[in-house]
Amino acid sequence: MKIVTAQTMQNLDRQAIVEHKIPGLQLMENAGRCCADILIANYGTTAGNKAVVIAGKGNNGGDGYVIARLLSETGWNVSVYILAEREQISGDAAANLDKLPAGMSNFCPCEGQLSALKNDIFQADVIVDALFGTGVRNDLTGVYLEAVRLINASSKPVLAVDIPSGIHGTTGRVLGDAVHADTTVTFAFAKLGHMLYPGAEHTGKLIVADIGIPASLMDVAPGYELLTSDSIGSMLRPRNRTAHKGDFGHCLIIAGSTGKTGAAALCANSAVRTGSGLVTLGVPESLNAVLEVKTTEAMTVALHDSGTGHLTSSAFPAIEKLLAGKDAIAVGPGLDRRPDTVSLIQTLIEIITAPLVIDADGLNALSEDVSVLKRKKSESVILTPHPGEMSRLLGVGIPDVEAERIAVAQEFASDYSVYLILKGARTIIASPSGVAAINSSGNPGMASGGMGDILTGILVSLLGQGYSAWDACRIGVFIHGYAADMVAGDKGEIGINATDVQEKLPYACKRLMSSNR
Ligand SMILES: NC(=O)C1=CN([C@@H]2O[C@H](COP(=O)(O)OP(=O)(O)OC[C@H]3O[C@@H](n4cnc5c(N)ncnc54)[C@H](O)[C@@H]3O)[C@@H](O)[C@H]2O)[C@H](O)CC1
Ligand SMILES: [K+]
Repeated sequence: MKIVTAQTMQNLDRQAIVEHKIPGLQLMENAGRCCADILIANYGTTAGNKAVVIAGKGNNGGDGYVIARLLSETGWNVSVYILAEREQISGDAAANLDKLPAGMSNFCPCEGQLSALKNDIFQADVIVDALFGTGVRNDLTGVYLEAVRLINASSKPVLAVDIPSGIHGTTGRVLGDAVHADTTVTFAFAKLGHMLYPGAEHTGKLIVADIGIPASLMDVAPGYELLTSDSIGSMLRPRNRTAHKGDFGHCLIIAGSTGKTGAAALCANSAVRTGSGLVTLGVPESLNAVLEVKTTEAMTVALHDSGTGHLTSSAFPAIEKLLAGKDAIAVGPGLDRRPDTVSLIQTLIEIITAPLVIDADGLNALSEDVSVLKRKKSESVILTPHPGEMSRLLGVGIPDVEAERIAVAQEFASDYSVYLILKGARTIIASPSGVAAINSSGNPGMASGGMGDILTGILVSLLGQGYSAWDACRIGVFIHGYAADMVAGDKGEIGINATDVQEKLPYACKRLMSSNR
């Protein structure tokens, strides 16, 4: 599913009007009709249904006037409150405003003029938010803020036209305050602002309506892939009846240090649970016995650690030998941040040629010298930072990362020619070519230690099975969250752990593949 920025949508509207000679009035009529049809379907056409439409000064308000007219034509009791002066309304919006029956419209452009609206809202069956759409630019103030707070305080059902007012259509940021909608009807494409937090929390049920933008424009519109069960389910390969373990890759994981054997085990076991043919786990020799117990299907290799419990450059020769014959490598989970471990990791990143996943302390080692990535040999390198690790890689604050998640991920991925998975609510995946995808699975139950180690195991397993880095990123990120959603569906979101998710991985793959049969 493609999602677009607010700007792209405004460009599409303009192209439809200018290049394809579709009147803007027609697009607005179609948009308004889609919303009215949904309201009538939800609330019926029985006369007496009361709708309060709150309209802004632009075309989002214009949609609101179309909705008001169509509802009143089916017997609804409709009132319209316009937070602007009449002379501020122009174009298609004005044309639709002038079609409204006399007495339906109330102009209340200033703060303190909303008492009629306040009384009306409490009689309403539904509120239609047609205040701002893709044209909102900065924080709401004055009467707009007052109206948003009235809507949210009303606890009435709210249908947001295009975008909940106060949500930025591209960043999903709340601009001062924003409407909490039960349903949002958007047009042509879902917008990033509907998917990214906190916008996603204001959107409610999202309905994408066709308003007649030509397919030829829609097909070439720039956008981002939203990962969904349909798209991912079709990417998972069924197994041949004659399959054997050699068909599913041998991945090598370099991980673990004293006190962090769990990270190594979780990573190795989730690689097994994702379907690897063989998994080898290279760990400090003094921890090998522990890992032999924590893993069964994965093989372990004891690497020289001079009894310290963490890997240093003395383990390099053995690791170099281990690289031979491996289909994919993962470096990082629980490795430690000591300087001699950091230099080992940096050397490995420079010499590994197989597809490579760098996570956790692998990322911390890169933060010491990110130019190492410029000397990498592998053509398929996946980095999996959470916002904290990303901020250290970039040398900026976490708020700077979170403010522009997509741009940050895309820029780093293309600057260093890597695949970047920026984890968090709505994980972002960026490819070296600048393409980006947004994940739709996962839940707050994943906010606990070990979940990242599971993702690393999934990714290195998929790379080892021969999936391209781009496919491995999208499949891996989605099934990671999807498995966690399955666990949360059984157990709730409090107290679920990485082991639960790891054990659910086969079930997640099975359900995704069967839903795509
Ligand atoms: N043909 C089309 O373009 C169609 C558009 N549709 C609907 O139109 C809106 C986009 O309309 P637009 O006029 O560009 O902007 P808005 O109505 O979202 O905003 C109104 C207006 O408000 C001003 N403004 C922006 N930010 C603020 C602020 N913080 N405080 C006060 N005022 C602000 C600014 O001047 C804006 O122009 C789109 O969402 C659709 O709903 C049709 O649906 C399809 C055809
Ligand atoms: K709106």
